[in-house]
Amino acid sequence: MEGVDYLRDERSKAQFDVETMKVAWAGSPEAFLVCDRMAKLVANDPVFEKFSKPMLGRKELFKNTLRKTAHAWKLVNDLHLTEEEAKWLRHYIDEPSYTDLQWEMFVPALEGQGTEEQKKKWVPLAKTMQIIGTYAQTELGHGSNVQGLETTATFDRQSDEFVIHSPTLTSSKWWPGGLAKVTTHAIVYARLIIDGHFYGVHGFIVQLRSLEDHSPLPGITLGDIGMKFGHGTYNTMDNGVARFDRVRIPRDQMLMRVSQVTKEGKYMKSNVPRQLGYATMVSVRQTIVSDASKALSRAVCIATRYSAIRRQFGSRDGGPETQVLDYKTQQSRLFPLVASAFAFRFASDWLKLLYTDVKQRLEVNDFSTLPEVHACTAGFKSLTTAATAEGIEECRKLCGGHGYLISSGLPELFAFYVPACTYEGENVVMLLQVARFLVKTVSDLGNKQPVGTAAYLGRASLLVQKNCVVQTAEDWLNPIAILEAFEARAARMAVGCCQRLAEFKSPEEGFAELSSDLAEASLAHCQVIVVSTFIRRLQQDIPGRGVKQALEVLCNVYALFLLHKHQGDFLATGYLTPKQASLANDQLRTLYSKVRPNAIALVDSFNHTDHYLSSVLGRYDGNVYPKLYEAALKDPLNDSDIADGIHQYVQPILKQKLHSSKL
Ligand SMILES: CCCCCCCCCCCCCCC/C=C/C(=O)SCCNC(=O)CCNC(=O)[C@H](O)C(C)(C)COP(=O)(O)OP(=O)(O)OC[C@H]1O[C@@H](n2cnc3c(N)ncnc32)[C@H](O)[C@@H]1OP(=O)(O)O
Ligand SMILES: Cc1cc2nc3c(=O)[nH]c(=O)nc-3n(C[C@H](O)[C@H](O)[C@H](O)COP(=O)(O)OP(=O)(O)OC[C@H]3O[C@@H](n4cnc5c(N)ncnc54)[C@H](O)[C@@H]3O)c2cc1C
Repeated sequence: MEGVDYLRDERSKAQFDVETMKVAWAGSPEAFLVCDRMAKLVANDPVFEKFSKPMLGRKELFKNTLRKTAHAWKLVNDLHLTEEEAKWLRHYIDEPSYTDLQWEMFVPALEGQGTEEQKKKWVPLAKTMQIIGTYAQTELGHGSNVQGLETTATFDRQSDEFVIHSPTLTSSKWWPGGLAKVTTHAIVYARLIIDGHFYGVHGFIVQLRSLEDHSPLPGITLGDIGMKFGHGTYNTMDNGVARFDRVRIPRDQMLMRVSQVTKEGKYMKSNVPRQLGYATMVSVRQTIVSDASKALSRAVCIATRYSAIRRQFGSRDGGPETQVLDYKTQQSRLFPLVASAFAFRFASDWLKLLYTDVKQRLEVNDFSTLPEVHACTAGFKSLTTAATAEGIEECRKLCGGHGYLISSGLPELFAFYVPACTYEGENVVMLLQVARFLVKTVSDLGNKQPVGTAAYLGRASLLVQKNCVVQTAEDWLNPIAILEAFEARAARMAVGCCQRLAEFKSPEEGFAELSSDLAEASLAHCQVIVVSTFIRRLQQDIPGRGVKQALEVLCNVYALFLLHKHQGDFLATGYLTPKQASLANDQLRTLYSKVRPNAIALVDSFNHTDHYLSSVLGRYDGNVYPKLYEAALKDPLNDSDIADGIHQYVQPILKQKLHSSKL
């Protein structure tokens, strides 16, 4: 049998309807149709070809992306694509480009932080790409600490302008995508100074380049910050440096939704919290969570298909060897990642609803849910990106040696994905934000009943006393038992941290000293939400033969895998006994056997095209070995039998050896 037959055989074993599962994965029939159409549009267009990317030099790589981005914009206009369709089009093109910043950060920053008048002026220009913008917050010396930014925006009452200035080397803007070569505008984050007084960090719309000839405007120095990790991935993007030498902008280019500066130089705070200035980051963190499920689904699709084709050991009589997918070790590394992709998918759908709700509330100045939404987006961003980055690397290892080839698609995917752990809020810094929320919630328990995702903490006094009632491995299939275990562990960790914080001289000192424990408690809290979201999703109507049952198995795999991975926490907090933890692991092994016949069908449900996967190992048809061979032959080193440099550098060594052996 060939790889093609192996996958056909696997597909025939599926116990659920794959087409309906595709819709469950996409979120709705409409969402499925949009994704499917955009994925095929990209896959069938030769302009979006990706296989030659690893061979291109930096300049060609960058220009190639500019070409693709221009073609994509033409498609958006010619085909009258909606914003949603255009977003998916960008997603399937699968190359970081300045348009990510334009649509994910520049436009949302204008919309979220501009006044009605500002929005009316700037948003249409941006949405029609008459101006191209980036989000210039991070500096050479400061990224995480936004309030520590050094760029200044000094109000000049006489000319009714702000003077944007980079006073030090470390104040150079450093990292913004598209800044080096493309963007005409940027939202520059700078400290506002009026009459020598500092008024905190605010966003300012600054024109960077001439709209006529694209050259940098006077007083602005722009450049690229250099090559990044992984050749063909993030180097398609011109992350840039910018320095400002007393650049003047009109006063009405300060984003003034949160606070205003009048003509007279009076600083006026609106009735909205200053954290609304961080709203763009909340919006992107929510998108990043949804992106995590896509990136992880891609990696597991490759590793699962290849694991069904790859055979090693187990044959003593010349018959076929064992499919590596049948090894329990392979299953215990791979199936939790398949389950995580689904868990993150449903968590991101829920987060989107939460985010839509807070956006509507903010419109009418209701800020009550902002702290919870900030904690959820920050925590989920950290949890999902860390697990996805680790998961992609695990998938590479699951593919053995071939996983290390660029043609496997996994090294490039990892290099592309891993900065998600850093950008939009470094992951540990984000967990510490969740910790602030948890500490406040627990400290306030006497006065205020927590709601929403923190509601379970309202039962903290019960959860710290109760013990797990599980007696058999079967009991671990009960969602109530699973959820209570996660809640009890998280509540005990949070309460434990708060009790120890009280022993310090000041809350700040305690928070700094206990920050590692607080970050762990935050992760435990986020896991409660992801697990409960998955469980709640299964309580909804899910049509299709066997679809719900297959998802139930994955939900249990996800929860029990986490329980096994973090069993130290579950045991140390005293909620579980070692026997109960061991029963959970027994159940997990049984669940892997239930996933096994559905494995290929589950990853088919992601509906990924071969173009999107860009992996010889993950091909839908399973024709791996002939195509691996073909891909290898395309390497430039195989252009000739005798490569450049052989005559010059190798032959003299060989000849010298002959000469000395004669002596
Ligand atoms: C579907 C297909 C998609 C296809 C396209 C692909 C798209 C892919 C996704 C898009 C990717 C785009 C490319 C990536 C480009 C990357 C861009 C960037 O990285 S931009 C820069 C991002 N920078 C950061 O994230 C900086 C992180 N730092 C911070 O956010 C803050 O400095 C801090 C939160 C760490 C600290 O804030 P600070 O005010 O200094 O201090 P406090 O900790 O004291 O906070 C005070 C108070 O405010 C609350 N808070 C903080 N942040 C928020 C917030 N965002 N919203 C609401 N509230 C917030 C905080 O909890 C405190 O509350 P308190 O009650 O006082 O405890
Ligand atoms: C590919 C990529 C694209 C980017 N695009 C943009 C962009 O378009 N626009 C933009 O403005 N920025 C952009 N950035 C910058 C990005 O937002 C920052 O790098 C990120 O916010 C992290 O900040 P930092 O680099 O200052 O890390 P640091 O904060 O210096 O982190 C270094 C270490 O210090 C630790 N640390 C920091 N603070 C604390 C604390 N309080 N407690 C405990 N530990 C702490 C961190 O956990 C980390 O381990 C991009 C970055 C990358 C990698």
